[in-house]
Amino acid sequence: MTKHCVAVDIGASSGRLIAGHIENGTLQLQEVHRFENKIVQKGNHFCWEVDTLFAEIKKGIHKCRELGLQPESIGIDTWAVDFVLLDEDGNPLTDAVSYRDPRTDGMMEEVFNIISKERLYLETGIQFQKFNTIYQLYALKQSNPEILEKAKAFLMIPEYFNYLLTGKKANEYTNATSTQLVNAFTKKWDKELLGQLGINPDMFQDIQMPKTILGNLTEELVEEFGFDMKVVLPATHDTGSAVLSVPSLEDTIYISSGTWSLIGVENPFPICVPKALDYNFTNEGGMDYRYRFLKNIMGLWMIQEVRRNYNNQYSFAELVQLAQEAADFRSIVNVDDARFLKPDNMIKAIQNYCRETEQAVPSTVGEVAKCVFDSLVASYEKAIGEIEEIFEKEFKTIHIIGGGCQNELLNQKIADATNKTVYAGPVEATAIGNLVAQLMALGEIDNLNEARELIQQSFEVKTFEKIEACIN
Ligand SMILES: Nc1ncnc2c1ncn2[C@@H]1O[C@H](COP(=O)(O)OP(=O)(O)O)[C@@H](O)[C@H]1O
Ligand SMILES: C[C@H](O)[C@H](O)[C@@H](O)C(=O)COP(=O)(O)O
Ligand SMILES: [Mg+2]
Repeated sequence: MTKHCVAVDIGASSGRLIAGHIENGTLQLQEVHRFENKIVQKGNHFCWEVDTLFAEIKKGIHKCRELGLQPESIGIDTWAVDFVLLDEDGNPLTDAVSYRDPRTDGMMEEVFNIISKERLYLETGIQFQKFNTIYQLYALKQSNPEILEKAKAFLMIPEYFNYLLTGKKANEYTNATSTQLVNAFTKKWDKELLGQLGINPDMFQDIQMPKTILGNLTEELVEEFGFDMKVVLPATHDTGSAVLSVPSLEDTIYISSGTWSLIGVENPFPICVPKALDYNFTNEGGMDYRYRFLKNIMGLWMIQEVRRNYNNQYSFAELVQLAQEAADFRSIVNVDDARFLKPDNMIKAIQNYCRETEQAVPSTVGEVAKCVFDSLVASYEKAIGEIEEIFEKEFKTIHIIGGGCQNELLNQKIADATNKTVYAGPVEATAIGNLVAQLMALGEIDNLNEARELIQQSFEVKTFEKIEACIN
């Protein structure tokens, strides 16, 4: 009897529970529950509503039963870097502050006074994003040292949900690497670095690998749900799960396209050469100690915020259509400019940037949307050039996975700009990667190569080639 699993994938803009099982040689998916996720202001900070998110996870588990599903296991993945600290009684000491909160402003520079940027990169191989966990903890140490002194457990967001499900505390490897506190070579918490920063190393748990079975549900939850499940650690960093779903990684560049665009390649070892540092690439940990050599690009966050600024009156598909109709608008912005990380109004931030750079200022919805999409393409093209320079090779194909792969205008623009074959899909790549990790843990799939073959057989991808400009 084939085993059913349920993946919980929570990205910065939405969460979903997707059940999966293998039937007739393919992975069959069933969406069980979908919900919104967003950052909210709590006191002086931008935070995630983790209690609401956990309630949505439980609602989804209840829906499994209503659908007649009794999953053997559940696995949770979310965005990276953010965390909750627990006291000695296992109670949260902090809100789940978001990586977009300004509390880390200036912290990176303060940390460089303790350990140089070069040395930090050589030891961790992680890109310099001002919101990395290392800078969040350093900020907390400056503002509320008493909280850090009381903290007995550091749990990243998926691990906090795992703790609520099982009562067990564990840090998982792929997400731990995003903190910039794991040594890229020992693959363990860098206790010397933590000591230098004055952060208590004892609150970190031993790092567990994806495919680990963490435990079972608490008795209270078995009673509530009416059934038990194993809680499995997938690659709990959502991008770590997404990359597992790239059907074929031979000579391809992937773009995990959601709130963020994560563009990179899979590599068997970390690359910490000076050029990788200069171009700010990261070496986040992957399943089976693979490396995700990639960089963050601001991503579809920008169109999400544009949509919100227009009071959500346009669907994403309508924004794409309107961008298509604004074909003659040409201005572009540097999407990785810090002003776009959390502006009060994204439209105004884009317009101001165009004004400051003496470009036409977008005024219509279509012009704003086109400016976002064209600007993302420009950033992807630059990153691809940097990857090919570092690897000293040309990559022939690009795999776009995640919700953003539904943006066919963007897919075509990427193919036109890079002259590479673009494969788009699967949309729910993260949940699929989460599910195959569980199926491997349960012995339904032997290894990652087999998992990727299963994914290739199970999901359609759309192909986009450069359209040669017609010469009249
Ligand atoms: N029908 C669509 N057409 C074009 N783009 C879409 C469509 N549906 C979703 N998207 C894009 O996908 C993005 C969400 O991707 P997703 O992977 O779900 O994000 P996350 O995991 O970060 O919450 C949206 O911001 C939007 O830009
Ligand atoms: C802040 C991190 O860089 C971010 O979590 C990124 O790594 C990521 O995985 C984002 O996933 P989304 O699904 O929210 O785009
Ligand atoms: Mg996502």
